[in-house]
Amino acid sequence: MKIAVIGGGSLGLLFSYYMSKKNDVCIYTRTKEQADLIKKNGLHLINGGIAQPPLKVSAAPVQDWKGNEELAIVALKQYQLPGLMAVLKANARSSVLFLQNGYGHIKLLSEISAPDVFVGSVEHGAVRANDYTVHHNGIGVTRTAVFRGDANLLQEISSVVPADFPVLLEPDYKEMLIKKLVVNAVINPLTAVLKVRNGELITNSFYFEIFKQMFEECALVLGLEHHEEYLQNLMSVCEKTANNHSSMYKDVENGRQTEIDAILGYLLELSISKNIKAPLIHNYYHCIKGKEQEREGA
Ligand SMILES: NC(=O)C1=CN([C@@H]2O[C@H](COP(=O)(O)OP(=O)(O)OC[C@H]3O[C@@H](n4cnc5c(N)ncnc54)[C@H](OP(=O)(O)O)[C@@H]3O)[C@@H](O)[C@H]2O)C=CC1
Ligand SMILES: CC(C)(CO)C(=O)C(=O)O
Repeated sequence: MKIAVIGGGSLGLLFSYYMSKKNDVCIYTRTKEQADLIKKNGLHLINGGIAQPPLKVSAAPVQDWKGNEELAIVALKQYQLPGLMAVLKANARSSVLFLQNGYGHIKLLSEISAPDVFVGSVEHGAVRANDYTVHHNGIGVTRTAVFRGDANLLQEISSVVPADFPVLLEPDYKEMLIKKLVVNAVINPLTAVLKVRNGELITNSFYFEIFKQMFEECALVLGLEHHEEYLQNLMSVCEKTANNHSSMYKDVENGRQTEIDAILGYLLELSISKNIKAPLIHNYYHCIKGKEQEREGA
């Protein structure tokens, strides 16, 4: 299958590496310099500390993307999507898969005229080391679901990915994204503000009190029906990633913009529209926005 991967960051390089084992992949990068480096050096992947054989892939600056591939995988941060919308509106003719965390990007998807629009929830951990090298740290799966259109291509994709990089088809995109949203809404801001690893949110009995209350607020605002299932999933992710620093912790530590607007920002807006009091969501949202402002002022 011909696949375009838009964005040469951590997930963009990870997906390009695995997808190109069985497909014809072109990575579309923000800068021409990165595309040239990928073409010159090939794509490198380090899995669990072990360097894998580099692969040759096509690469080009995003301005060259004409939407000719059967599938375009969009691997930008949620807050970077508005900057890509003009290109997507003009060129997305076939199928587009969005991999962003959070729920803030959903309102942008109906602006795209592509017949098939899919969303994904990625359970891998990836960190870009340089313009053409990515570390695959956490091995997981990619869940996908239809936002608009039909599931035929997603079914085909699940059969053209290597066995060690599974892509699963989920029946309900909202449920899939909300499950991940709950995880990111509780773990990410708490770890970033308290400056702890994910696991400490449940092993420290004082932090665990905030953790439970934050979950309750999210569940109330989202109107979740099967509370217990979502809490189990949250606890299980926290345990499995106990030694990790969350992406928001790392973004704050490194003075980068965070994805708080797509995560707690979305829940805060929802709480206001439903007239539900959500003090923890409100306060943690503003703590992280404050951290972002410190960075801007520096
Ligand atoms: N990394 C991970 O392990 C996981 C990430 N996710 C989610 O996946 C999404 C992507 O994350 P991640 O890959 O880590 O983010 P990165 O910041 O590593 O990558 C984003 C990439 O998008 C590029 N970009 C920005 N604007 C444009 C544009 N207009 N055209 C083309 N490229 C552009 C950036 O280019 P440049 O570098 O040149 O600025 C960068 O390479 C996020 O929503 C994240 O939450 C979900 C699960 C796991
Ligand atoms: C699952 C979790 C919380 C792992 O750290 C994550 O997705 C993140 O850090 O963004």
